Amino acid sequence: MDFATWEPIYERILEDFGFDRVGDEKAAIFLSGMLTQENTVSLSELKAIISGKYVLVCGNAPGLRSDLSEINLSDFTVIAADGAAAVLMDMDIVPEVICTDLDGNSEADIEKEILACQKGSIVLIHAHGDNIDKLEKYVPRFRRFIATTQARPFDKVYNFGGFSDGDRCFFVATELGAKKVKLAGFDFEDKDVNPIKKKKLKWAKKLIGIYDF
Ligand SMILES: Nc1ncnc2c1ncn2[C@@H]1O[C@H](COP(=O)(O)OP(=O)(O)OP(=O)(O)O)[C@@H](O)[C@H]1O
Ligand SMILES: Nc1nc2c(c(=O)[nH]1)N=C(CO)CN2
Ligand SMILES: [Mg+2]
Repeated sequence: MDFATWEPIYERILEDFGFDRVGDEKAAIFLSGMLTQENTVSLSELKAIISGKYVLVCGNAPGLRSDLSEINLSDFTVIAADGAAAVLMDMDIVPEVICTDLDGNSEADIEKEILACQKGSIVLIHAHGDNIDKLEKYVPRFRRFIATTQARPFDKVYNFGGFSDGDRCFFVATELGAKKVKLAGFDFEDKDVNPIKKKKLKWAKKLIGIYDF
């Protein structure tokens, strides 16, 4: 989604959560400053594993494992949303791509993302106004990554559209030309989540619904 289309949606999301755009912009600049020639994954490398492929986007709903048991993973490029990467790693599955803002459910989850990166996952690290501390602490431990923002993209900081980790995975797949996108581990109506997560899931449902899949 180009930024002109995304921007009014982004403004509505900021308003709904009471988040601050300036904070997001500062975080994006901070993350951009951590990119080097050695640690930057190119867009063409990411595109090569998504374009024209069947893509499975994994969210971290409680049903993820059960959904995966019914899917032949070798048919898909697997993209994991933050905490879902840890679930996959625990099943000895290294996702091809991970979208994370590094605020997964525990430090152990982040360690599993770092391990996945060492084993070849392309990690899209997302900067926003509430994760600068996490960026500072963990980004140096990722061998290679792609930087993303929800604000205006610049230089090598990309915005494919989407807000929370799960819907950003979906937008990455769609924007980079996946042949078809399937979801696993998504329960938008989950009652066992806190109010903020509930709101994020409401937006995720709406954002993913923009595309007909
Ligand atoms: N019922 C659900 N509970 C949690 N996550 C879900 C659910 N259904 C779908 N998801 C998707 O899984 C993604 C990863 O969830 P997880 O809770 O592991 O990470 P998170 O880092 O806390 O998420 P976020 O930072 O996006 O709020 C979410 O961004 C969401 O889009
Ligand atoms: N400013 C801000 N932006 C976000 C946040 C957050 O907590 N604050 N959480 C996200 C992932 O769910 C996505 N974007
Ligand atoms: Mg997260």
